[in-house]
Amino acid sequence: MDKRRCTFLSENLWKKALELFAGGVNSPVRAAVKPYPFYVEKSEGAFLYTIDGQRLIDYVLGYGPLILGHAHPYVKKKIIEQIEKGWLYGTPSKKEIELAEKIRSHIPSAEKIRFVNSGTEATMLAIRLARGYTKREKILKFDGNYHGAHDYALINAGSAVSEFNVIISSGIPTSIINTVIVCKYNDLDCVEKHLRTEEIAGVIVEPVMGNMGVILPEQDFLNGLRELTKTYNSVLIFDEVITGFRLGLSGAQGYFKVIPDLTTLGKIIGGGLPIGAVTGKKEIMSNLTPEGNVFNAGTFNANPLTMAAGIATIEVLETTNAYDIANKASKEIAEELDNSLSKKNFKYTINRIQSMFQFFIGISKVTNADDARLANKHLYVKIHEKLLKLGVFIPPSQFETIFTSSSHSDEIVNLTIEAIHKVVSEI
Ligand SMILES: Cc1ncc(COP(=O)(O)O)c(C=O)c1O
Ligand SMILES: N[C@H](C=O)CCC(=O)O
Repeated sequence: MDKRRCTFLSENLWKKALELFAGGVNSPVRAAVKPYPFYVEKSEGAFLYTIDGQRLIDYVLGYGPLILGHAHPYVKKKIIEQIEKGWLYGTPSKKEIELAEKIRSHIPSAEKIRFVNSGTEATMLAIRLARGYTKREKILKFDGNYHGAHDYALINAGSAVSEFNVIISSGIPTSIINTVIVCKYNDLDCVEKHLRTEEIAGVIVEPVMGNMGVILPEQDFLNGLRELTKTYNSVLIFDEVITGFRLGLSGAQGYFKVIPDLTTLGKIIGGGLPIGAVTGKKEIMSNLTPEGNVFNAGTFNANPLTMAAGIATIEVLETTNAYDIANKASKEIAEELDNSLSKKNFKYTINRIQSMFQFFIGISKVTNADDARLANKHLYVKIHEKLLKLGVFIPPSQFETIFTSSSHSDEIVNLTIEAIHKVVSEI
């Protein structure tokens, strides 16, 4: 390898990154890849190509948005077409109407929509809306649920918060921390107790937990949240940043047939470009500025480039068997992983729904964040590292989700299964 090319190897870039960025990265989970993160040269379909010359089968998929895989040709075409027409107008475009109509046609709770630029912004706004609408201050959330990186729900969160053990981030005012009540996932008694005794503006929940590994809701838990929030006039917010358009076109609310008051979306609806959205009942959404006085604004809100990528992605999901392929890949890989792990003499469990799953070693049932914390994180990381060496990239953290896409063909799935059998037999 020539000397010039050598300077661009991941190891060298990482040295520069450590000087430029806190912890070397711009989002903490990326630093969980050891000894240093690989740097990507390009991506296509199910593959990432690193600057070190390795081809990786990707099961992280940008942490969820890429349900069609990388650089899907139709989405790419639509992005390029939009680039030719400009990418920021500072005034409305037809594209925002088209994407909003698509979302409204599929997501049962969607009556009105506000586009923002990340899932973080979306949940922050949904919480503000719940507070503005009810004139109450407290929010109830669940241990291990992650709703983004703002102050209002960054307490007992999952994802990198758990990975790096920052259960309460410093910098959040105590007065804000005191507005957040935390219950265990799947624990309705806790929710009932707090709703009955306190004035709670809203209950925010990941209808499937995707930030503590994958943890499934009991149907009665979601039904109960709906009934209790109605009884106590509290706003039910489904954070569908991961599950929206992943569990199917109608998201988790369609899958479980429980309709919240507000829904936050992100990831897939932007086709891989930055996005967030709050949607829900007209009566609540109409409190947003300029119609009401719950403030939100954004230079990049509903920018036409993201709108174009989102519309194209949903069009593909509507008109092809993309979900079938992604779900089949996840089912087959999870089943083979189960086969492999069953030959070992330790406890384990695999939680899966549609195109998302995660495995936990050392525990036979995971129904809340406490269970997930008991899993053998070190063994998980070991498996991640060994798979990476064989060209398969699963999340570097136990507290993330393994995602599949419509680019994960039978051939790619078989390569993955081979690698899994090899790795599990060695541990
Ligand atoms: C359920 C959930 N809500 C909110 C967020 C925040 O989204 P973003 O990273 O786009 O700010 C994420 C992921 O990061 C998420 O998984
Ligand atoms: N779990 C997070 C979002 O879903 C992962 C994304 C990140 O923190 O960079």
